Amino acid sequence: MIHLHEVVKQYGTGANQIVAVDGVTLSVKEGEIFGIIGYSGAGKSTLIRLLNGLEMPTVGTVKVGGLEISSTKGKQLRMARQKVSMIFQHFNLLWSRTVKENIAFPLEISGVAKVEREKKVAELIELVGLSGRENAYPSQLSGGQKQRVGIARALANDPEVLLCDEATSALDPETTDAILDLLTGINKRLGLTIVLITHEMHVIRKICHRVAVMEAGKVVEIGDVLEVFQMPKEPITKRFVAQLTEPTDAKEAIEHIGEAFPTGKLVRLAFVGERTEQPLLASLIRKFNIDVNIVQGNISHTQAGAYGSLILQLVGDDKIIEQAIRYLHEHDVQTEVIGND
Ligand SMILES: Nc1ncnc2c1ncn2[C@@H]1O[C@H](COP(=O)(O)OP(=O)(O)OP(=O)(O)O)[C@@H](O)[C@H]1O
Repeated sequence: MIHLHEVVKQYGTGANQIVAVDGVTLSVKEGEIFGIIGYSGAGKSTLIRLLNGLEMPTVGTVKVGGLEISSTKGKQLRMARQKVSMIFQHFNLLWSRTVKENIAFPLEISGVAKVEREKKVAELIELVGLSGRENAYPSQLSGGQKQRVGIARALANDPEVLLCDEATSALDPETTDAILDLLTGINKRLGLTIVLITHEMHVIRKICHRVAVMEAGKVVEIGDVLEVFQMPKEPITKRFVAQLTEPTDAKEAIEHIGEAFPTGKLVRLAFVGERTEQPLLASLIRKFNIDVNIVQGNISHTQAGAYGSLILQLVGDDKIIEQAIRYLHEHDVQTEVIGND
């Protein structure tokens, strides 16, 4: 559905030159929810704006649904933008228009007749869960309701791709989850391709099928969300994954247990899917003559299944600990020794 080939976006010239996107090649499949994560200044906004022609690449090509956006201009580009719509962090609603007038706006622009327009607006209001709020003004709505209006408006012209620019960053955690559930439902129901940018790993975990990690304009890591969670390769990806799998108190717990039990090995286990439900720990203790202390653990759910992370202290004979770690490997559990001797 979307193909970027060696895309560079440069702003300014000479000493003021900034390379915001630096040689990005990636594809997004039809019907996929694709997340782009990175810290502030990584180039995410620039990249997403290249997908609807709000920015044109300095070098490289951007293709969406067979059309080369990067060489399209004028009326053809305006038509293409109807197929690639966008929602924003601060909603960008028209404050003097009601909910239904905001949603009708893109339909008016594309010349849809009044009767048809009203029918479509009513369907969209139902779809995003705003029934009863049709005549409210944006100032009378909560943040979550405003974003629902933004989503309905973005869907008005039946787009093929929905771009989400930090769409939940201004919302509280509960409202964020409700909006992410709405986007997942729309993706399933309408088969819409969704590309979102975020700096929150929670958003990636909850709704994305695949993820690209951006740093200094480059995509440094890309893959299925579950795979990236299980085996992050780049240091920046490890930091993002740790946002979810290792709460801040885990570091303290590791230090504490390290002091209390200076022997043995601290091992981080990462396991996916059915493995999260197997009593592997019980069989580890039964099978090997070692002490096992649980330092920290959690299970997260992604679109592709469950992902578990567990930090253990294994105390006992070195050779037996090595055998125990091998046993975990044989049961498809990723292990990493993170502390002690
Ligand atoms: N129109 C512009 N003119 C000049 N520089 C720009 C412009 N837009 C972005 N940049 C620069 O390009 C780099 C990437 O910015 P971009 O906004 O794409 O990153 P980001 O990952 O989306 O960060 P944020 O979340 O803070 O928006 C930054 O150094 C930024 O200052």
